[in-house]
Amino acid sequence: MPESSEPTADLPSSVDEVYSFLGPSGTFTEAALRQVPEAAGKNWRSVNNVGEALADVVAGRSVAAMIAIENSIEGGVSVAQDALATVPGLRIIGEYLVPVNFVLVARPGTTLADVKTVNAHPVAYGQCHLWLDAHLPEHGHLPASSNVAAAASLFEGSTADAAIAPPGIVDHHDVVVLATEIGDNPNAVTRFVLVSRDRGVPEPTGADKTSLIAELPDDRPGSLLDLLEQFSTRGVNLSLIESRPIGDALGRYRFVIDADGHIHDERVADALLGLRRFSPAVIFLGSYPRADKQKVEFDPRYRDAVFTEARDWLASLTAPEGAVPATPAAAAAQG
Ligand SMILES: O=C(O)C(=O)C[C@]1(C(=O)O)C=C[C@@H](O)C=C1
Repeated sequence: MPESSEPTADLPSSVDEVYSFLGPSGTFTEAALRQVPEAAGKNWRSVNNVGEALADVVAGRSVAAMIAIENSIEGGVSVAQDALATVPGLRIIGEYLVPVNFVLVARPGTTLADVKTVNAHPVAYGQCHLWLDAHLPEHGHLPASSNVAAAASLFEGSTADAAIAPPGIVDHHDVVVLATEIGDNPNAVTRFVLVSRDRGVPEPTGADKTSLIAELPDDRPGSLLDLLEQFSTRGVNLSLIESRPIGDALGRYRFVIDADGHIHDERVADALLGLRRFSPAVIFLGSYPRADKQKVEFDPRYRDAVFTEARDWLASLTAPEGAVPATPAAAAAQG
């Protein structure tokens, strides 16, 4: 954490000064927040779960919250996806990647043979199955609110014998490290998003992403294909599409979508219009720069000018005779 940033329970006078994150200090979520230049030197509010972080934003206790949204092994963080689908008024304003790997820690004096129960955040636990199955095949799992909280609880009366934690945990707690690199994949990455109530979108950079949640109109063959066509017919690539249960009945799903491009790109805006006409519920979660800064590639047939010329052409078809054509396409249409 930057020297000037302090996790705090006391609210300072200006909400613009407060950023909420899953704590306590030392979590990967805190490492993600450290990548936000605007958060440096501000007050960082350590919270216990994603719901609390987003409630801070909604209630105006903080200007933004950092939440984990996807892990390269575990997939989408369902609690975060569901919260974004149901809490109104939230916007994603930034994306951040953090490489994650884990150690198994315990109270001093503990050996691997003593470990019967492992305390771990569910998403971290899900990334360590191979090691746990091989080395602690009979262990039980005690869920924790975060990886650092899992380690801290060992000294707060937890019934667990060990905890899965980030390697940096040794700087925060007097633990012994029983095993290192226990994650299923040494290249695992967690994707985080910064969420605010700000309705303005960050300016397009050419390397942007647009996040959406949409429901299908009815349960009939081809409905999902219709949804996908809204994007494919405008040359918009999807980097993520995941289904989550709506929760009101078996078999009812909403789709969490990340599309390449920005709402200010004509092809993305047009896809959104198509989606809106087709879907009974569309949530626009924001357009923001991609963490990997990879420029969005698309077929030139879908560049902005093609859409604006088509619109001008349409307008020109019924424009009064002698009206000045707005574009070459409109002029051509007038003959
Ligand atoms: O930020 C942390 O350290 C956490 O404990 C949370 C969290 C998550 O919510 O996904 C973050 C990254 C890891 O992939 C596992 C757990």
